[in-house]
Amino acid sequence: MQVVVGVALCRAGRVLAAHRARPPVGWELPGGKVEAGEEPADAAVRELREELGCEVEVTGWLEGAVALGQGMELRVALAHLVSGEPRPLEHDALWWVPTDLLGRLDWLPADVSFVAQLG
Ligand SMILES: Nc1nc2c([nH]c(=O)n2[C@H]2C[C@H](O)[C@@H](COP(=O)(O)OP(=O)(O)OP(=O)(O)O)O2)c(=O)[nH]1
Repeated sequence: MQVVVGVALCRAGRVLAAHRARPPVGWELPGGKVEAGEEPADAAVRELREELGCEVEVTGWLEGAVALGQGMELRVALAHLVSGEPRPLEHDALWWVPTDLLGRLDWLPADVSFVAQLG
């Protein structure tokens, strides 16, 4: 099974949502595929460095894993910012969403059960 890690990057009561510029288009938790031999938490740190140009630390994981089809499943890490300010290097928008507004976004379907755990 190919694991995809999404990252719920949290700061001051907000979570960073990223809008995908390429299909599937929608709001997601930034992240990507875990590489062979890589720990999921290391993949989370690497993907955010590549996609957002910042350094993060993983502090835990949300409950569950959601099948994405095509042999992939999504898991979601909790993280905070260590250095740098996220920039949309691969997305078309970023938004620090207050936790009480998370339900208003048009999340990718696989993300909904994870976003519901944030609050
Ligand atoms: N990163 C991320 N991907 C998600 C989320 N929800 C969701 O359904 N996906 C899907 C979209 C993609 O089909 C897949 C992740 O692939 P990706 O293309 O972002 O990963 P990547 O950067 O490692 O991939 P690539 O360079 O090999 O194409 O998972 C999410 O919250 N975060």
